Amino acid sequence: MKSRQAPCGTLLTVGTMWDSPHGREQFHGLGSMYCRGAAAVILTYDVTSWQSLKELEERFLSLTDTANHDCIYAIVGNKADLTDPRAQLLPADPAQSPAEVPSACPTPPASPLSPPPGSPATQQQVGREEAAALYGRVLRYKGLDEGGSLPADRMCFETSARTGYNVDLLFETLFDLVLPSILRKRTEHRRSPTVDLEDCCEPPGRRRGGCC
Ligand SMILES: Nc1nc2c(ncn2[C@@H]2O[C@H](COP(=O)(O)OP(=O)(O)OP(=O)(O)O)[C@@H](O)[C@H]2O)c(=O)[nH]1
Repeated sequence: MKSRQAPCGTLLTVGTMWDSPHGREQFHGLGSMYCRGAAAVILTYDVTSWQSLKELEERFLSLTDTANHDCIYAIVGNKADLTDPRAQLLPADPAQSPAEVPSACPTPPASPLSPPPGSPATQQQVGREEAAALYGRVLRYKGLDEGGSLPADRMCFETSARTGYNVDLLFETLFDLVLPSILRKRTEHRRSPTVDLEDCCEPPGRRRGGCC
């Protein structure tokens, strides 16, 4: 058994688990464990809920204390389809170019989504400026220099899990940003010597050396 090291990079979503108070408590204790060694943390709020942004900062930011010192942070406002017409369009199927679309079964034109049945009419409560301000506070909380960090306009996103709006952009951006550091750490890990714990933990009679 070789000594175990935390994975080089972990991409983690810290959500607000907003409408399930039981779930919130249940998962809260686990958060810092999942943040351990994280290379990137996605802090997610609901663009229609000011309270969700507030809770994100008050309840969830401290969970990132165990993240890597060079961890990057993205602030993500989800449910943008409820507030931004651009986020309401379902993406076209990239596998089918227009010429390949069978005429007998044309792709229906993308249409704005109606809110889910039973959901109240919503309006945007959290603007991009508030998200950018939170990003600045996250950097300060982490003791990071704002000038030397990735800028807010690059690290604040509005997404829709419902339509997929900006979801690829979010993950591709983070992947591009964390990949160099993951590769660097992997190289360092390969170069650094590992401790063979089996040697240390074998019963006394089977010990080969003076370890432990
Ligand atoms: N319109 C819309 N609804 C969404 C979106 N993402 C999640 N929802 C809805 O929000 C509700 C809660 O979603 P969950 O996946 O349980 O996420 P959660 O972290 O518990 O989210 P909240 O409780 O809303 O903070 C469900 O009814 C989802 O369908 C989105 O991007 N757009």
